[in-house]
Amino acid sequence: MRMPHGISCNLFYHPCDIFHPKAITACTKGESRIAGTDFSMGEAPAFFVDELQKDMEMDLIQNPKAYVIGGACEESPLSIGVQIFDQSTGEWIYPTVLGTKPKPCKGLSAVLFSEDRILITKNGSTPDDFAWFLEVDTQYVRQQKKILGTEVVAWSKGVRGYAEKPVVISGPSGVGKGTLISMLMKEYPSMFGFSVSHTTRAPRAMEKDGVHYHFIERSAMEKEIEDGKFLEFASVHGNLYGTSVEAVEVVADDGKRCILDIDVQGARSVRASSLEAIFIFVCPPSMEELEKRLRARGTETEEQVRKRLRNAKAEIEQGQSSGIFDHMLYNDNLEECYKSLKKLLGLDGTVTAPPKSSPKVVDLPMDHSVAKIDHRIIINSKTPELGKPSTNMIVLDVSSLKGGAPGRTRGLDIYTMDSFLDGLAGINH
Ligand SMILES: Nc1ncnc2c1ncn2[C@@H]1O[C@H](COP(=O)(O)OP(=O)(O)OP(=O)(O)O)[C@@H](O)[C@H]1O
Ligand SMILES: Nc1nc2c(ncn2[C@@H]2O[C@H](COP(=O)(O)O)[C@@H](O)[C@H]2O)c(=O)[nH]1
Repeated sequence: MRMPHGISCNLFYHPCDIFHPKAITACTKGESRIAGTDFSMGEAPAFFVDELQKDMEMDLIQNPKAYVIGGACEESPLSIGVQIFDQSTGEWIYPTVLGTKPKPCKGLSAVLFSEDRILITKNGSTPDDFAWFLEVDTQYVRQQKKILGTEVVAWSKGVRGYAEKPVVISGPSGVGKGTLISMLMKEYPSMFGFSVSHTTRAPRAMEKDGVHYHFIERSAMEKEIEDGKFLEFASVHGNLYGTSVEAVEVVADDGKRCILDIDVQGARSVRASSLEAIFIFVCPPSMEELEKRLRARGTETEEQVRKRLRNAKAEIEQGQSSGIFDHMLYNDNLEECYKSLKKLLGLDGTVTAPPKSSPKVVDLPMDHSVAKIDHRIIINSKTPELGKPSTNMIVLDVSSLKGGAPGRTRGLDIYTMDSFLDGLAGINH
């Protein structure tokens, strides 16, 4: 197997080189063993060190694709690279890598998490940056392969916290979507985050770039769409609007529930994507009232108001009949409508569980083991102090995982355990 030209990393992750980002290889099938470590529990991890070349070759024969993860990405040197070796053709493939990429770190481990994704854990990182998923055959990846016509992989960071689905809010222009969203964000600033869309329309007087929208030239936005950076986009009232994958990820990284204010076409695209969300359509009490609100807002020219009103009729029809939306809200009385919105988002006094203790930085010794037991991934230090149990057992609870690329994989729980007995007690709970 020859390394492709320009790859600045080794094929294998060598424990002695833990302070240098090295590559590891993960195949999408097969069983493997890391030196001195028994992986016979649970699903076989795809994790190789330099002594395991034989195992790796066997895996390559079973499955023609080997994922080489590590070193610096050629296009963006500040992120971890991914290459694919196709054993059937003997060629290296440079996949289109979607999603925000993880930054290089002191060392990586990889576990074949499921048939369609590889779990990467980053040593020497904070718990918020510790677990990443490289999706290799998820619905989103397959969709993007078709659209882009290339080999595709997608990164999705595992984020901790209670995994609430993003909320998509649609409705005709002037119905009050923005007003309702502002009320929600004001009352629950730590719970919700707004997905800042891109648009080619000109900013209004009070609008700030990066806050209300990312204002962008059409040609630049078209290029970014071509590069697969958008979760959805649509031509609305004569301008291009779109939600970038990053806009949704930024909110998830903040541990918040994402709110998207997008038109019906955009909602349809999101519905067809793998982003699981709640879809809400806001209706006006009448066309007359909608017109009154649009004019009173005073942000559009007469021509634009007319265009938006014309489009509103079709949007309301689609909103009510397309089957895209889970909930309908009638925004007649604003306070009443807001109350209904809060009710359907479950904001009626539900208390979330306090977080378990978690490590500040995840620093694992060279000799550690990784095992998957039920819905937990146990990373166990093999070098405890003499006569004492291991105090460096990190547990990734993956029982509540939701989402994935495009966007983050939500609902991950990371905590430490003081001893193996504690670990078993936790697992049996
Ligand atoms: N229930 C309501 N009764 C009266 N006025 C309202 C009500 N809800 C919102 N408004 C007003 O209607 C105008 C339009 O609201 P808003 O800007 O929130 O609409 P929007 O749906 O976000 O529009 P767009 O899609 O164009 O961004 C605003 O001036 C707002 O104050
Ligand atoms: N499909 C998308 N539609 C979007 C997005 N961001 C906003 N919108 C919708 O555009 C209209 C007009 O908005 P305005 O700010 O010019 O009044 C409104 O219906 C929004 O919901 C997006 O990212 N994608």
